Amino acid sequence: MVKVIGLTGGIGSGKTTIANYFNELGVPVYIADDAGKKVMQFESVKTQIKTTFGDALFENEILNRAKLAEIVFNNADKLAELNAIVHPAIKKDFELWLQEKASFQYVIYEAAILFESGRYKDCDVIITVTAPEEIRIERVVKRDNTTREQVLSRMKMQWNDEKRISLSNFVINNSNLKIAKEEVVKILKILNIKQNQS
Ligand SMILES: CC(C)(COP(=O)(O)OP(=O)(O)OC[C@H]1O[C@@H](n2cnc3c(N)ncnc32)[C@H](O)[C@@H]1O)[C@@H](O)C(=O)NCCC(=O)NCCS
Ligand SMILES: Nc1ncnc2c1ncn2[C@@H]1O[C@H](COP(=O)(O)OP(=O)(O)OP(=O)(O)O)[C@@H](O)[C@H]1O
Repeated sequence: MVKVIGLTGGIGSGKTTIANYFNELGVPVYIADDAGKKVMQFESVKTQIKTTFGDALFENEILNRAKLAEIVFNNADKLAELNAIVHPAIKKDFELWLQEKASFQYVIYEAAILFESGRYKDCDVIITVTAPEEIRIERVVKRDNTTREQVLSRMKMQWNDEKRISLSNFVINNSNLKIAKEEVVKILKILNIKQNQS
């Protein structure tokens, strides 16, 4: 049966960058952030968001993600309510995706909140991507054209590296991308994953 590698790390650590490299080497990758964006367009999910957070978050049926972020990343209870709506839909979407990958040895499930959501329990192997906090903040401020305060408010809702590492099989230090990519190749060797497997 296909095995699931959970790939996690705090905001801005470089999870998606590392996941994309696994993909280049032939391991199928599922990005939970992207799935979140997809399922939030489903009518059933939109309806629940409207019921919980109000119609005003939608303009012409389009969700104002920045407004919702402002609410949930400053209030842990509200974030838990949003997670309770969106996470079951992501789980279903992932299970459907996984069915199509039955011929592979391994797939990657990439999620910032793999531990916080409990989804790590469904993984066979767990990898945490790390980078110093200040570098992560700088990267996200640059990538999203956001503020340090906004990044910090998301970080506060996530586990710290010490906790993540304690439950991980592998840690990839992504301070330097070239070295991090070498770690990816080493992990593939250890897990006996053929590059461009199928
Ligand atoms: C609040 C929302 C609309 C903000 O959207 P936005 O486009 O600004 O951010 P995006 O979804 O691209 O996430 C960017 C980063 O924020 C952090 N983040 C997102 N959701 C969460 C969360 N529930 N808990 C902690 N951190 C989170 C992660 O580091 C993530 O990589 C969105 O993040 C959301 O719907 N979150 C709840 C669903 C979820 O958990 N998605 C992520 C699955 S890993
Ligand atoms: N080793 C690196 N050196 C320099 N920049 C990097 C490195 N790794 C990633 N980046 C850049 O940092 C930013 C954050 O990386 P990425 O989007 O992969 O992080 P993430 O952990 O997936 O973030 P999020 O939790 O917000 O989804 C991106 O703009 C990416 O191009």
